[in-house]
Amino acid sequence: MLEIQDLSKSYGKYLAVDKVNFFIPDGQVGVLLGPNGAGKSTIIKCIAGLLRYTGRIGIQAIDAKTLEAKRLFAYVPEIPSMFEALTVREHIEYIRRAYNSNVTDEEIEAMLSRFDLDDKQDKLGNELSKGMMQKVSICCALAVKPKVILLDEPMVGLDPKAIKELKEVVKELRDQGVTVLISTHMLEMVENLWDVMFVMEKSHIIGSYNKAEAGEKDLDDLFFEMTGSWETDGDS
Ligand SMILES: Nc1ncnc2c1ncn2[C@@H]1O[C@H](COP(=O)(O)OP(=O)(O)OP(=O)(O)O)[C@@H](O)[C@H]1O
Repeated sequence: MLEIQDLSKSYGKYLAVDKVNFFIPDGQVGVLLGPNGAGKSTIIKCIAGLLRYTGRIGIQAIDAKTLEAKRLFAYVPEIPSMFEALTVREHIEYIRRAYNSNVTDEEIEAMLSRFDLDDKQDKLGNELSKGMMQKVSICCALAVKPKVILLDEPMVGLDPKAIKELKEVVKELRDQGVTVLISTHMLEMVENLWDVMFVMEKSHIIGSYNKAEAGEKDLDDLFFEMTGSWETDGDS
C-alpha cells in the first residue's frame, strides 16, 4: 500500500505540491494524471526520496524515509540513467545485491528476454539507446521484487512490443498484490490498467475515482469531466 498524507513541496517560493493526500491499497494500480506542470513528477520524486518534503509518505505503512521502506519499493524514473561502465547484466546484478533480492537467474533471464534485452546483456550503459535504457531501468525495478513500484511516464520512448509487455507486467504485479503508481499524460496507455485514478491540477489533487465508481465512463470522460480541458499552468 502507498499512503500520502498532507504532502507539500515548495521550490523556493513556488508551492509545487500543496497538502496532497491519496491512498492506493495492496494489489491496485493507481494512475496520477494531470497537465504539464501540475506537480506529478514532484510527488513521484518525493515518494522516491529524491526531494525534501513536508507531510508523511507510507510504504506498506512504514515511513518512506526509512531503509526498511526503501527496500520495499522501486522507481522507474521518467529519464533513465545508467552506469556508463556497467553492462546491462551488471546493472541487474548490482540491484540484486544492493537489495539482497531473492530474484532468481531464471526470472532475470525471463525479464531480459521479455524486453528483448537477452542479446544486449553485455552492452555497456553508454552503448544503449534511450528505449533500451528505459527497458533496463524497468528490469532493474522488477529485480527488486518490490511491494510498491512507481513508474513515471513509463511508456514514453518504448516500442509497441515493450509497451505491450509492460502493460502485462503491470497486470501481473497487481495480481501478485504489488501496489503500482503510474504517472502519465497518456490516458490511452493506462485505460485498461487502472483501479484508482487521481487528477492533479495546479499543485492539488482535484478529484479521484476508483473503477467501481466510474461505471461505464472511460478514463478520458472522467479526466475531462474534472479538468474541463487539457491546459498547462504555463509554468513548465
Ligand atoms: N527543480 C525545480 N525548481 C523550480 N521549480 C520546479 C522544479 N521542478 C519543478 N518545478 C516546478 O514545479 C511545478 C511542478 O513540476 P512537475 O515536474 O512536478 O510537474 P509535472 O506534473 O510532472 O509536469 P510534466 O507533466 O510536464 O512532467 C512546475 O511549475 C515546475 O516548473
